[in-house]
Amino acid sequence: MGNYVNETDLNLHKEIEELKSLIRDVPDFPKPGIVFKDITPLLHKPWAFQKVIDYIGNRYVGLGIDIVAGIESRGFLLAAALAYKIGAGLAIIRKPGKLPYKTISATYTLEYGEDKIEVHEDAIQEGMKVVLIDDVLATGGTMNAAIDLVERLGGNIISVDFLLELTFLGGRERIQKRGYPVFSLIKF
Ligand SMILES: O=P(O)(O)OC[C@H]1O[C@H](OP(=O)(O)OP(=O)(O)O)[C@H](O)[C@@H]1O
Ligand SMILES: Nc1ncnc2[nH]cnc12
Repeated sequence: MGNYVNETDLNLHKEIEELKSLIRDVPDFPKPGIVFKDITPLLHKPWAFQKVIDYIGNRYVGLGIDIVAGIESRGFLLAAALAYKIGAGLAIIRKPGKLPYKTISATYTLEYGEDKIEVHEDAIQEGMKVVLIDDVLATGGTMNAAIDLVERLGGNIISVDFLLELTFLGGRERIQKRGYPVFSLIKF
């Protein structure tokens, strides 16, 4: 009976597999040796994008989340829709030099390079309940830096969410080590 899966679980599993089939592999982008996970085919399907936001958003019903914080640029697509769905504010964590007001910043290394992210110093207030979201969890470097920023502003991180996770790169462990729950809808 250990392997018993009820009908609801089975349907959910099928739906996630369907969403997964809409992620396109693009070899050698943006550099040789990287297999880029392209989420645009999923975004092109209205039902698929809605399902993604519903699955993630339904986790937060009644939790009183104050802010959804999204990371430029693909993370914005999810963060904006999620904030709207759950009735939270939206904080945008951007690449350097894009934000007009006073910022704090953090640097990090990526699967394919090095970068820096910034957030407005008044984007999150002390004690606010924050959900962080991005499209892809690879090495976890980007999200790790985003967590630094939210922590420095005094945000209370409730969950760290992703549309998809490249499990073999160990990003999940890196974030969990800091004491935060990690959720990803699709795993490779
Ligand atoms: O877990 P990591 O190894 O840090 O990698 C994941 C990050 O890499 C991608 O962003 P990218 O910097 O390519 O920016 P984009 O969203 O503007 O394409 C992706 O959107 C994540 O933010
Ligand atoms: N392989 C990959 N595909 C898409 N986005 C990424 N971000 C980091 N690694 C990635």
